[in-house]
Amino acid sequence: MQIDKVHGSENHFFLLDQTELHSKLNDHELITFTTKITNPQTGLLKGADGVLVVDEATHKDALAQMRVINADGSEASMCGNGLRTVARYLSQKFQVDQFKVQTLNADLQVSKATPFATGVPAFSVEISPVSFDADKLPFHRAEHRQLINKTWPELLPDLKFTALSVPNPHLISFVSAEELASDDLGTLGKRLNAPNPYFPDGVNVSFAQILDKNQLFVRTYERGVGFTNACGTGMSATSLAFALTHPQQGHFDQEITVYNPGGLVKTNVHKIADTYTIALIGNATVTHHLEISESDLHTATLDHVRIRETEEETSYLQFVNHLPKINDIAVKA
Ligand SMILES: N[C@H](CCC[C@H](N)C(=O)O)C(=O)O
Repeated sequence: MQIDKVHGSENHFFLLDQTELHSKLNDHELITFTTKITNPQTGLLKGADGVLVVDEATHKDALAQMRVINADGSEASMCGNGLRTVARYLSQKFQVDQFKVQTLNADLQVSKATPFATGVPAFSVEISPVSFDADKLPFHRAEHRQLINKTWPELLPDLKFTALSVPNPHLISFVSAEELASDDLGTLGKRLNAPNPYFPDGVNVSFAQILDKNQLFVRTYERGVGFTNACGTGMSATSLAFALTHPQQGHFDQEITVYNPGGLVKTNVHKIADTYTIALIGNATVTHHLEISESDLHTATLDHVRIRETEEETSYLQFVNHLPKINDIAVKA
């Protein structure tokens, strides 16, 4: 049985297509396998940020289903960087370039995009549904049903925050380069993903620096993982917050370039009546193919895995090395 190591903007995952198995892993086995293989000490290839699980779709208009298991074993409703890699996997498996993938809360449109560079295939994925409603995130703040560009002194007194779900939960602040590089993001991310009175289910926290018209740098502390090189839903949610709270600089229906420690993605935010949708376009890179027996999958035994590296990381790094140097935020290995 083959599983792949993949990434979107160096947000790394193992991709497991359960439809290829004689017997699927049950949820307990999936969580055990994920927490072991993604851990830099117990796992493979320096670990990863989670496992993407492909299953048969139960909705007729979807080609397949994607589930997202974070490195800590928690399940998320969506993963933007991961969905691009699953879209590529399914596109190659079924020889189709445009289709829908069923996720926990929605069947999302995906399509093959123009490669970002030679050897850097790219896909476009729909990020929705979007909600600003406190109940949907959820977040608790006495006087607020929605939080759009408001101070929240109990979190960080000098910043303004926007909270939205896409549909996983995101808390976003537009900050200076100094603030972006400070310890504040990690401290706040840890605090809101431990038991706290504000975000009972935890939250992905992003700090964004506005570089120019339709240009951002976004750094994210992810729920269930910690710092990652990029968070696709985080960059998408931040792009929408950008257009809403800084309309002179972030524009609807125009391509926004979002740099991150692992590279860059493009986003396009749309408002139709009172509904928002976001397109996330970025690389879908396969760095390794791993051969593991089905029984070893079920028991999370990693001692007999055969690993083959592809040429794609070399191509991706050549692409990233040509990007403008924006700051010294290090890429997480
Ligand atoms: N940690 C996220 C799931 C992964 C999202 C991220 N990797 C992305 O690319 O969107 C959560 O628990 O909501």
